[in-house]
Amino acid sequence: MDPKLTAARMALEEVLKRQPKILGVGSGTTVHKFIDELSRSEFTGKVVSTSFDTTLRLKEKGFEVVDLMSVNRIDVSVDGADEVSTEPLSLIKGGGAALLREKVVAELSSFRIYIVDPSKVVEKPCDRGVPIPIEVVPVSLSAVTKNLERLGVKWSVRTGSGKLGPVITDNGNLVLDLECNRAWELLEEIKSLNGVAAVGVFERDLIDLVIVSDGRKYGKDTMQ
Ligand SMILES: O=C(CO)[C@H](O)[C@H](O)COP(=O)(O)O
Repeated sequence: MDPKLTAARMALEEVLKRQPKILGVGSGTTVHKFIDELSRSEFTGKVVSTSFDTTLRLKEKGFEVVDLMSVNRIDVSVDGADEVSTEPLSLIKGGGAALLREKVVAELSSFRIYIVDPSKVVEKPCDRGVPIPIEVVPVSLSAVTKNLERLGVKWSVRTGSGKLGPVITDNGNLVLDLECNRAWELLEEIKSLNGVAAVGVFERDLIDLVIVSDGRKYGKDTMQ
């Protein structure tokens, strides 16, 4: 079976066990499978979305989508990831440029589930070779890139989403992809730069359960 579908089904089991009234729904192709499965399940709660893409899909399936701005607690959330590193347990997210809203949803959630196929799982951060995305308020682009250069972090402005020029996030911001190893060493400095709205690293405090489609599970309640 498609590993994304397997992971989606495993996540649905976890979600239904917890009977959430409000469910956070992440972004990406693995989450697309989850939305399909959720729509065929007995789930009757409301949903909160992390992107326009997810909102449209949820609405298409008839879900009641609650505005993220007006929600102060989400019972469970399900999202994907671009890299899961196990030592320490952490994620790189933002391949779909939805990192800011994904982080807001994760922060508001009481139980956070991430679903991935085995190709996403590595031992050490940056082993998968994906960049660390940051969401940057456009007016601060020069200031942020000047600071990245000062810190010795290689960056590129993300482009290529079916339009000319840079990718624009659902919040009207830019995405910069940072060379992983150096950015990882300097996460705290990068987070504190003026104009950086979100950094696509999700650390242990934002992870309750990672479900890998091959049956591995990582998180607070599982053996690693
Ligand atoms: O962080 C994300 C979007 O910003 C996605 O969850 C991540 O990119 C994984 O996507 P996919 O399931 O398509 O591999």
